Amino acid sequence: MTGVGVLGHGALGHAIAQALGSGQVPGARLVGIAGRRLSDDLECLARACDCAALDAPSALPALGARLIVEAAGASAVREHALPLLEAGCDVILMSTGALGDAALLARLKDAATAHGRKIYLPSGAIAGLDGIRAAMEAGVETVRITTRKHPRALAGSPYLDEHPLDLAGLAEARVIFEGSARDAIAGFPSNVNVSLTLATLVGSPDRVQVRIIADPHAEMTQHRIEVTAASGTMAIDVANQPSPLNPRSSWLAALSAIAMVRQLVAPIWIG
Ligand SMILES: NC(=O)C1=CN([C@@H]2O[C@H](COP(=O)(O)OP(=O)(O)OC[C@H]3O[C@@H](n4cnc5c(N)ncnc54)[C@H](OP(=O)(O)O)[C@@H]3O)[C@@H](O)[C@H]2O)C=CC1
Ligand SMILES: O=C([O-])CC(=O)C(=O)O
Repeated sequence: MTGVGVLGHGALGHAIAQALGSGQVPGARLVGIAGRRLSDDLECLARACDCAALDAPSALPALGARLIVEAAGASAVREHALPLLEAGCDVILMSTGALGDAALLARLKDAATAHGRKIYLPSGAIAGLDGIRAAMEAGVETVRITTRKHPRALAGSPYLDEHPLDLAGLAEARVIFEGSARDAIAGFPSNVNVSLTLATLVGSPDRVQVRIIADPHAEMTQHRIEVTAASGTMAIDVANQPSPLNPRSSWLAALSAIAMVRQLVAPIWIG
């Protein structure tokens, strides 16, 4: 039985903790959920999941966690991923935007190597990373992701402070950003982690081009990934139900973390 801890109890953390706490993944045992502070919401979730509620993840290893699922934000990755690796835990990271910081990524990889641990990046709200990984063996030339979300999922993004736009008044779909994954994650830190997952796979946030479309008619969040490679081309389209708790995040992202835990504890690896 692998002890698992969850960091974050928002939209993704809730769904991941509930799945693990209810025994949906045989072989994985949820030992605790950590937030920034204890709250009624966190304690209620932990009670429902029959595990500990914590105000920091540092106590998770002592509770028996060997695998931590981070679903808390880039600041949590910066603060907690390194000490958790050093404490002997493998980490699944959802807030992959943090990895746009090359120095942080290098420190995390060094710590994982030194302590014999692994850092896992789930496919999150997209698909097709297996195919892109295979294509990279012969060389990937271009990677582009187009993300289409309802304006309510994009409101409040830092990019809009400097490029004001009446999102609520949009009548038609509009391209609101085009640029590198590096610039995209700085401007939309809660919306395009997927572009940094792609960038981490292909080696640099400057190698992934991002286009963001605000679409008042979009009921689903859509991501289209286009790749040109020596081996051929790929076009991957995903249309996701937004999480009922947070319209910025796709439900599929939480499911990808649960599926990754299942894959890690299973005796067979597919894909
Ligand atoms: N890789 C992917 O494909 C995807 C990644 N994401 C990313 O996953 C993460 C989780 O998403 P989601 O659940 O929707 O976000 P939410 O905003 O719904 O929840 C975030 C949770 O993390 C907690 N938190 C924030 N900072 C810290 C910290 N430093 N230490 C501990 N807990 C912290 C928050 O607590 P509090 O209530 O105290 O603020 C809250 O409980 C986000 O970074 C999001 O951008 C989302 C979708 C797809
Ligand atoms: O959930 C999504 O569709 C994508 C997302 O928010 C992210 O990558 O940060």
